[in-house]
Amino acid sequence: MISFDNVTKRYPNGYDALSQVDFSLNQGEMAFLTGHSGAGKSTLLKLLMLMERPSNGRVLVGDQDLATLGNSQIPFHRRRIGVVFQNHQLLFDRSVFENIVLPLRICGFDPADAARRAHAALDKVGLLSKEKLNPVVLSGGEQQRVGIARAIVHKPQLLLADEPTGNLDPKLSEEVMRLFQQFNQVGTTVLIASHDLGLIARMPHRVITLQQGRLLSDGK
Ligand SMILES: Nc1ncnc2c1ncn2[C@@H]1O[C@H](COP(=O)(O)OP(=O)(O)OP(=O)(O)O)[C@@H](O)[C@H]1O
Repeated sequence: MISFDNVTKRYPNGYDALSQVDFSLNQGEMAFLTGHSGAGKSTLLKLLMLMERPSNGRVLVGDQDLATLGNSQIPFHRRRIGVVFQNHQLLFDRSVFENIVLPLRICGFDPADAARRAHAALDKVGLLSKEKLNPVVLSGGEQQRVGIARAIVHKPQLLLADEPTGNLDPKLSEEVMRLFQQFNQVGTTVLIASHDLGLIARMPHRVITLQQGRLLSDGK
């Protein structure tokens, strides 16, 4: 599903955020990506989303070499991927429902179909009863669940998360992880960047560790 083949990412200032990274993730797998602050976790996720391009090596998503995709194809590529951020990036001038339905409308879904899918996504994260509220009144854990509903509403094959539990206490963090596991159990490939080593140790998943841009270890 994902393959990094000898990938180096050098930023324009000459800094190598990733050096010769090699790993692959099978379809339907769930893994954590960890490492110290600045190890290159976000950079690796940005390469998968085509927010950055590698300086060397190849990145494949679902057998497609991302180098073959031009900038005009980036929106189509991103429709295969769901992304969850630490700070939710929710729109606070719209309701919970509108936050979820908006990406579908932008993708051109029929309004009734978009509404049905948005309700199904909110139901999956247990927030259907809060659809009319403004996300600003929700707790941090609930806001993160809205972010997850928005990431999965278009049924992506690949779900990426960048420090999704960074602002949450241990109990809420485990709830969020359980949600990721549920999506993984129905076939979504999941990669979660996190430096919450305690939480990662309690989960039965593969752990890919970066250190100063290099792959330090890969296993459980
Ligand atoms: N656009 C950029 N230009 C130059 N250097 C960058 C750029 N983006 C990131 N870096 C550097 O690349 C390194 C890796 O950054 P990255 O954000 O990938 O790390 P990270 O593991 O996600 O860190 P954190 O856990 O703190 O978010 C850091 O030293 C960072 O300063």
